[in-house]
Amino acid sequence: MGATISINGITHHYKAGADPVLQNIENRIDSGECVVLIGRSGCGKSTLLHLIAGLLQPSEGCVKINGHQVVRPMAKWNMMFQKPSLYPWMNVRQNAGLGLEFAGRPKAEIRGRVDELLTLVGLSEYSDANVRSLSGGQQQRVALARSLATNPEVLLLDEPFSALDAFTRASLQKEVAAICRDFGITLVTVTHDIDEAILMADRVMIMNRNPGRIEHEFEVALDWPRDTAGVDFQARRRVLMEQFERSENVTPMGKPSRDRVALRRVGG
Ligand SMILES: Nc1ncnc2c1ncn2[C@@H]1O[C@H](COP(=O)(O)OP(=O)(O)OP(=O)(O)O)[C@@H](O)[C@H]1O
Repeated sequence: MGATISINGITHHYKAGADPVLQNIENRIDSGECVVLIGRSGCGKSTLLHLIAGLLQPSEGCVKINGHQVVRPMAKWNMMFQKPSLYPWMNVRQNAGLGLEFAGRPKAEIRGRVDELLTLVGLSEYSDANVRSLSGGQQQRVALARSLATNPEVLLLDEPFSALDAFTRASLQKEVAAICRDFGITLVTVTHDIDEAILMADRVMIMNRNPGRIEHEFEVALDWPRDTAGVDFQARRRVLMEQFERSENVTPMGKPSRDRVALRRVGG
């Protein structure tokens, strides 16, 4: 089951008196929705993700998940980073079961759940391997299994695939989005990759900087699975690129605009 995220009037300064990194962000992400954040470097995407994860507290406003104010990180809302941060002295199974171990779950339960998840992420043959012997993509799959083990309601991904080769990246983008849809997990992903945004998102938020804000958003409205070479996919890609480029020339404003109608028209 997923969870609803409400972002209520968030403004954030890293230093008192400095210009805000994020200003007056207001949004709602529905349970089970997949949202992708894109925007130029430094517009505050990671900061917003850290605020949702409870790794940072906003200077003003608050984030609520299922109506509960986020004041610290929780296993129910799990964050994955570009580097999978695995423990090199542990094998795949031990790394994947770490969250359950911390939660004090019984050994037999951990073993069963980890076996299930390693199969889901395609690593069942590697359960006894040391994580140092795995490729970058396989290590990211271990991190994914570890994140899923605690049945998260929300998965927050900060450019998790950017260090991977194109082939591995493409399969993980599809698989993670499909897993989240199957389990109804709410997914928020930060990326610089326009194709990744259209491949994974129900809704894309385009952020702008100085101060960081959501400038524009649109619903992708494409069926699953998505084909990057398809005509509709390419049409949406063009619209997103245009919006992205246009957002650079926009002066700060209040409410983001939505582009569902325009996309529908382009897609026929
Ligand atoms: N810990 C910090 N202390 C002070 N300033 C910070 C800190 N972290 C980020 N910033 C500043 O906040 C702004 C937004 O940074 P953030 O990393 O959220 O942007 P981003 O959109 O994720 O960037 P990128 O796409 O390059 O990863 C930047 O100007 C950055 O320098």
